[in-house]
Amino acid sequence: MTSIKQKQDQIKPLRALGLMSGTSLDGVDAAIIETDGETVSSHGPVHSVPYEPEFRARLRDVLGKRGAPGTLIADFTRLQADFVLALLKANNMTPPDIDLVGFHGQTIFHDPKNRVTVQIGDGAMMAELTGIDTVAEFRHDDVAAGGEGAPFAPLYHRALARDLDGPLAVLNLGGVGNVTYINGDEVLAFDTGPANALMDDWILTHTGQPFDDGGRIAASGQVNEPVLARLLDNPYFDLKPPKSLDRDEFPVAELLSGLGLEEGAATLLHFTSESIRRALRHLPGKPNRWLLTGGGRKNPALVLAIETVVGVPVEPVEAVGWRGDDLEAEAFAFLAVRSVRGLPLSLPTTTGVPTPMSGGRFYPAQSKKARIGVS
Ligand SMILES: Nc1ncnc2c1ncn2[C@@H]1O[C@H](COP(=O)(O)OP(=O)(O)OP(=O)(O)O)[C@@H](O)[C@H]1O
Ligand SMILES: CC(=O)N[C@H]1[C@@H]2OC[C@@H](O2)[C@@H](O)[C@@H]1O[C@H](C)C(=O)O
Repeated sequence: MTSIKQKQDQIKPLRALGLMSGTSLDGVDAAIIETDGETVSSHGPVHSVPYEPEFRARLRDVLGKRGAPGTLIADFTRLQADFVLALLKANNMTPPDIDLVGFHGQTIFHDPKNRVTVQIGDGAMMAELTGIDTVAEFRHDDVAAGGEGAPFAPLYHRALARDLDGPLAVLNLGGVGNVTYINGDEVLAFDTGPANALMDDWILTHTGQPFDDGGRIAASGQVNEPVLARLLDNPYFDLKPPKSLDRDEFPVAELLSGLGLEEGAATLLHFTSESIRRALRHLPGKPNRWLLTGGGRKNPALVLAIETVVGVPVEPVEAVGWRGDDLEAEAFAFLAVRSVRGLPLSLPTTTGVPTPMSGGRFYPAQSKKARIGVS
């Protein structure tokens, strides 16, 4: 039987620090929140650091592979652990001030059909280097049970949207795009298609810059309609959700070859917005509000194209007081707390997992057994 003491413990908020390194490979984001895994009682410090180009290139080298060299996993984990310690120091905090780290790691390979998803990062090493209990491998159990293993932020979106009128859509424009439809307790989510990753790759190859700042290059180009039509001729868009994508699931190189810088950028930008048009038919209702999160919300050309597609004004999540640069890091702090509390991280309507499913692997801080090289 559960004692009153245990019940009180169960509802006591924990202070958790989430770490996210997303598919755009732009860098790492950290956020501290206090939560009981159901609601968020406070939003604490946040910080982001971009990866050095050399480090980003090392990550890029292992994209699409099922594993990574132990040295890279150790360097990646150390970099994020140092980042945690620096964030704490900058805010006059020490490791005992944090109950839990939610360490997402870096997705390098995602193939849920074959029940494989690989996020590099060593949870035990994180716990040891920071001295903080750590939850990692969030997506593993979901995929093993036949779920898509993504998206995982939707339950966090629903928790934040508790007091907002629905139906509403939260659209994350990261490397890949994903939408969460929320109407009261109802939540449906899936990856929509590409968001920034293909555009980023195009801009990097042609200009050496990491992304199209403000969407200016795309805005100065003309869409190549025949190429756009071929890009959109992809069975993914007709698939019923739940569904998820690997970063580089759309083979675009051949179709784009021969296009100029601006024309290619404009065509890819509209590939993203048109993929959202194709997502609309999979939503259970018409959202009366679209909230944009992720780096793509800072691209006015993309925002305009999306607004045209969805037919209602779109707003950045900041319009409702959320932190768009930190939402995913916050989500993995929230999910870490849900994990230790045994609450579901995913649902049949978010990842297609057969029943609501908890997950994540817990690494206690006392563990001195670093598992360098094991993802
Ligand atoms: N000022 C800007 N102008 C245009 N694009 C921008 C701007 N700022 C950020 N971006 C885009 O946002 C991307 C980063 O987005 P974000 O940090 O949400 O990605 P992520 O978290 O890595 O992705 P995912 O959600 O797929 O895991 C950049 O790579 C860039 O394409
Ligand atoms: C396998 C994986 O890492 N997927 C990411 C990726 O980036 C965006 C989209 O594809 C989403 O499905 C997911 O990330 C967010 C944080 C999520 O799980 O909600």
